[in-house]
Amino acid sequence: MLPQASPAETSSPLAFSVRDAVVEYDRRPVLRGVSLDVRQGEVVAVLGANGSGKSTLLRAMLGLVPLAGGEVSVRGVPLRRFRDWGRIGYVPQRLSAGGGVPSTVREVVTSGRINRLRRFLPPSAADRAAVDDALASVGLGDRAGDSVHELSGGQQQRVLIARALAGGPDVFVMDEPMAGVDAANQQALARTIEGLSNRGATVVLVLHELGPLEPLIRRSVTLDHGVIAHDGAPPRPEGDCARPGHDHVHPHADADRTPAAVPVIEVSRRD
Ligand SMILES: Nc1ncnc2c1ncn2[C@@H]1O[C@H](COP(=O)(O)OP(=O)(O)OP(=O)(O)O)[C@@H](O)[C@H]1O
Repeated sequence: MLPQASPAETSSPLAFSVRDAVVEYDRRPVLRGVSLDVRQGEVVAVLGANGSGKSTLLRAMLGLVPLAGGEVSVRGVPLRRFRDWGRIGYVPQRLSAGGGVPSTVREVVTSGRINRLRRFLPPSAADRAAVDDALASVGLGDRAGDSVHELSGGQQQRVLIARALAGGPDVFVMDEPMAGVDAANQQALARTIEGLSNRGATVVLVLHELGPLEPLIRRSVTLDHGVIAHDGAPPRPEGDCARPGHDHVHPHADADRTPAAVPVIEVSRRD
């Protein structure tokens, strides 16, 4: 049975409000009038075919691409006036920070605390602890000193997730966080995201399939050529996954959701 939205979720304040958003690239509309409310504490999967506009929607929600029409508010504040970016953790699709400049895994993850670091001072013990926790939660505790450019694509993806975790935000916007990540680390990431959700975080994430996050996802939004084709309960598993007694590689809803091995990442509640 699909999990039902709790009453708290339906009445909690808005994390994002998107109204009739239009985004164009070279005058070609890519988002064509998208409206979407995401409440604090919700976990929302954004689904859709390649090129349907999923990344563009996330980027529009964060003001990373200009709107040709419509408006976006973050936590009730119009995007142009929103300043509280320390509360938002963004995981882009690919590592671009650093470019050709050699950066260690620890440096990239520490940059996620940019809003908390004391200016001109080295990271505090609390900063280092947050970075260590974030690295441990993505299984990269032993790679802290390595150059990010030596890592595989999936490992770089986990660095980006750790960077978002390290800042201790309470809203996460993740663009295909599972892409290129192997099955074991997908499971670990799913438990981390579940832990964030259990502590009240809002999570909006692009997925190609629900995979190990399936038990957590109550709502999915499917884009089709830049419009919302579905907003509601996620698609039910089909094919092999629908078979009774099928050989799942992901945890069921009734599985233990808080394995001791998953470090606790603090989600600040500042309401
Ligand atoms: N910076 C850009 N300049 C021009 N066109 C772009 C740009 N970014 C995206 N597009 C185009 O906009 C459309 C939507 O792209 P977007 O990346 O949002 O889709 P997506 O659903 O996230 O796709 P995917 O699943 O492949 O990541 C695509 O046709 C893409 O080629």
